[in-house]
Amino acid sequence: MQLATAALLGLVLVGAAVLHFFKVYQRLNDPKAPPGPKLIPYIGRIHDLPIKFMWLKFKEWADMYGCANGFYRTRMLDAEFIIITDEKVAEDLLVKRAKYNSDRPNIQSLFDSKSTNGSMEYLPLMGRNQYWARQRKLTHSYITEATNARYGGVMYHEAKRWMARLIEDPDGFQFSLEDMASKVMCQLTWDDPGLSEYCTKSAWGLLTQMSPAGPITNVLTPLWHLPLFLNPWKRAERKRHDEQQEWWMQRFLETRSKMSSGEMRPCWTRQLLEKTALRTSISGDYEASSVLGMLALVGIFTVAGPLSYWLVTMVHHPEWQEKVQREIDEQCGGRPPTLEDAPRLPVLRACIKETMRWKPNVPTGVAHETEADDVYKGYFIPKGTRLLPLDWAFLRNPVKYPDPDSFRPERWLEPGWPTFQTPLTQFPTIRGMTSFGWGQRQCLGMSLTQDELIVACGALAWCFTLKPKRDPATGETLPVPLDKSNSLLIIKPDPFQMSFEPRSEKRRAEALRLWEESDAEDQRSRREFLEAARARKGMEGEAVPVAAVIPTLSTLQDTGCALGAEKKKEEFMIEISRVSSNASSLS
Ligand code: HEM
Repeated sequence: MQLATAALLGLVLVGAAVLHFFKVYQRLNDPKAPPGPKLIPYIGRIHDLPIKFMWLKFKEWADMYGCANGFYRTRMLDAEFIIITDEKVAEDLLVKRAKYNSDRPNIQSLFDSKSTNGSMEYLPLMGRNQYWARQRKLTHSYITEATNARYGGVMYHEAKRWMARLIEDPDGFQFSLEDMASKVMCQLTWDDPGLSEYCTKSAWGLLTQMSPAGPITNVLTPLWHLPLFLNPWKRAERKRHDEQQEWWMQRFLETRSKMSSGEMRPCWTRQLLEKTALRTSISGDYEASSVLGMLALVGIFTVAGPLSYWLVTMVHHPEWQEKVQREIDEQCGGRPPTLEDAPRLPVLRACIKETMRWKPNVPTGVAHETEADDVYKGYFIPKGTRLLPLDWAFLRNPVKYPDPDSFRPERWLEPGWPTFQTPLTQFPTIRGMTSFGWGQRQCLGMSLTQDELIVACGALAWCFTLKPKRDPATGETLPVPLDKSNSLLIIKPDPFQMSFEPRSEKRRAEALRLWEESDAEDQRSRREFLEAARARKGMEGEAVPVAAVIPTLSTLQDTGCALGAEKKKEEFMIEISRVSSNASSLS
């Protein structure tokens, strides 16, 4: 080929590419599309959306493009986003049009995150499918029953343990705080607070894996498709996933085994095996162990987040800390608050709610995905669009929340503020806050969160004055930063130091005594339960009937999980034989 011909061909190709780029640019930035930052072909806005503090950039765009409509559009690679910045729009799209706006987007770095192929593992991430429907129903009923039963006293017990740990090891507060939240969930799920450390680690693994700020494959999604030998992300995820599932299954089988000898106290897993198994549509042990394992996990960092921010807030606002302490001293007769006291503690509830507004721990919100084309306010929203209710924008709305960047609990307590509501025995409540999401996917843990925060924040205020810490070497006050956190989907403040000063020697001694008493009572009740079970067995040779949740054939055919349908099927076959032999040995 002559040089001139080659040059001409090159020029034509470059020209065609430029033309194509220009056409795509025009199509993407169609003036009839919802407003938003200009989109670049193939990458959208991935180049200037930071992974760290993503919600701040989303808010910046909200102020530029979202004011008129309460939403704007953007794009990351091939994923189309509507960022919702106004509560009314969230109500329209996510509640009134929930029927086709309640699916979830795929999370690339998890195998079958939506359970489209039947993995049935992560309820909050599932698409709007049969597994989601039945697991949501079951989870809702278990949490509601536990709430009505005041969690069997678990929260009081764990709050007392936490106070004692804070007295003995105040510098380990970040660990003991998360451990407290984890112990509550492990106790409710498997009646075993000793599982908390592993459970927290496991929750952290999943949280990291599912967050945009986690593995790079969540943002540069094509990398996920590299062959396994070139793909460290997929290999790491397979290991994490398999370990987590195995651990969930072990907990489940252990519970069943203890039940067979009558040695299992009440908990959600026993409840499922004992009662619900006979009338639930949960397909088998694999699904049962997953729904329970996920339930234990989801209540750890969600609750630990606001609790951590409570510490930060109280250190920065000693005037409100004093008000909370005074209220508790006046209303609770010298003891830490219980849930029965809650109606008489509006200042405590206002400070909790304002902490969650001021420092939300899911600031980006959780995306829904549309299942049908739609037109809203004259704009076309195609099927498959991700609808992101930007909680940071809702909670910084200056009309609803005047002086939005300041911590102002009085906005919940005094007439004249737009958010003031009566009766104060009931309001403020965190139930129904935008932070818990919308419509059919709204959070199932609102009451549990509210109750745990009342008990734990109340116990803290009863026992300690929270203060900044002084550097022992220089005597200088150590900073407690307000704006340093990670950027995962559920955030928490970066490590910091602070001081937990018992309010008096008497309070300190009383807190230790309360824990000793509660611990002794817990041990006594566990011992007596075991002794009674063993005596019953010795006397009667009794075997307690335990329902086996046996996977059905249709479930097996359903389980073409991305991990490999064959592997999954093999696991189920092993499980079936194990379950069948367990069941027959009991009958
Ligand atoms: C401050 C604490 C919490 C916050 C801010 C929070 C926030 C959220 C959000 C934003 C969603 C998604 C809602 C949507 O898609 O519209 C969600 C879903 C969910 N939450 Fe929470 N949550 C918290 C605590 C809890 C707790 C303690 C539990 C359980 C013990 C829990 C269980 C769930 C479940 C099961 C879902 C999935 C619902 C579904 O997909 O249908 N959450 N939560």
